[in-house]
Amino acid sequence: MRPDATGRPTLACLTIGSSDPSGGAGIQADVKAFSALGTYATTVLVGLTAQNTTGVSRVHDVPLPMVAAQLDAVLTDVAVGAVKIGTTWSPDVVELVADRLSGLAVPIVAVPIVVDPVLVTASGSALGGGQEAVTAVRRCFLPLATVITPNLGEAQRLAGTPGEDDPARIAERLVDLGARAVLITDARPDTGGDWLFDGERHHPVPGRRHDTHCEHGAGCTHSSVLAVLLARGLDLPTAAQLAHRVAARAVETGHRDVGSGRHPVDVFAAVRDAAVSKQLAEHLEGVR
Ligand SMILES: Nc1ncnc2c1ncn2[C@@H]1O[C@H](COP(=O)(O)OP(=O)(O)O)[C@@H](O)[C@H]1O
Ligand SMILES: Cc1ncc(COP(=O)(O)O)c(N)n1
Repeated sequence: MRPDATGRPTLACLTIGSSDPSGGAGIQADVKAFSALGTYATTVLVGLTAQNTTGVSRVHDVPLPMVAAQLDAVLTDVAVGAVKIGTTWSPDVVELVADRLSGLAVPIVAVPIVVDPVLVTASGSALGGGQEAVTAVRRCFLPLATVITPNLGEAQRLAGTPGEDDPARIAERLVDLGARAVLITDARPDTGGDWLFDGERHHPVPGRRHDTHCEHGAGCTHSSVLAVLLARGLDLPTAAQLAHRVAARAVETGHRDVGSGRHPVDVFAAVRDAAVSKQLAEHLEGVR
C-alpha cells in the first residue's frame, strides 16, 4: 500500500447512505469528513434526496440490485478500515447492508461500523422512513454496529421511550435491545454535549452549544469522524470526545453564507483550527 503524507498506509473508509445535493449532509458530508482527516473515501449510495438547508422535498430509492452491486464492487476490491452507515430509510436496504457486512472476509469486530440512524434532519424533515424502517434498524443494525450515534430524538424513537429525557436510561434501553455501544449526540439540549454508554460504563462527553445555526451535516460529520478515529485504533471514549470536538468546531466555523436555513458545517475549517488539529495530532501520532 502507498503510504500517505504521514507515512501511514492509505486508510480507506466506506460510507453507505444517501445524497444531499446541497452538499452539507449525507454522503457529501461524509466524503468531506473522511477527506479532511486524510482518509480515502468510498461510497455506496442507497438513495437520493432533493433537499437544501431549509428541508427535504423528495426522496428516491436506488434500486436494491444496484445497492447490492455497489456493495460488492467496493467490498470485493477495497480493504475498508471502517464503515459508516447513514440514511437508509428502506427496510430492504437495511437488511441487505447488514447481510453484506456480516459476510465481510475480515472479521467484523476488526472493522468498526458506526451507524448514524438518521430519522430527522437538522432542518426538521423526517428522513428515516416509517416504523418498519425503525424496526429493521433495531433488528439488523443494533447488533452489527460497533456504536450507534442517534441524536436524542432518534434515540428515544429507537428505544421506544418517547417521554424519557435521561440519556443514560435511553442508552441502557438500547443496549438491552441489542446495541453494543450508544453515543447519543446533543444529548442535553440545554447545555450541549453528547453521552456515551459503552455497554458497561457511562461516559458523558461535555460540550458547549454554538449558536451559529450551522448544524446542517453536524451528525453526518460527527459519525464519519468517529469511524475514522476508531479505524485509527483510538478507544471509544477518546474517539467520542474528539469526534464531538471536531463536529462542534465545524458548527462554530460553519458556512453561514450558504443557504437560508440551517447552514452547513465546515469540517475543513474545523480540522484547520490550531487547537483541534493539535489535539488530533496528539492522539493520532504513532497509531495506525
Ligand atoms: N449547536 C451546536 N454547537 C456545538 N456542537 C453541536 C451543535 N449541534 C450539534 N453539535 C455536535 O455535533 C455532533 C452531531 O450532533 P447532532 O446535531 O445531534 O447530530 P444530528 O445531526 O444527527 O442531529 C455532536 O457531537 C453534537 O454535540
Ligand atoms: C441524505 C442525508 N443524510 C443525512 C442527513 C442528516 O443530516 P445531519 O447531519 O444534519 O443530521 C441529511 N440531511 N441528508
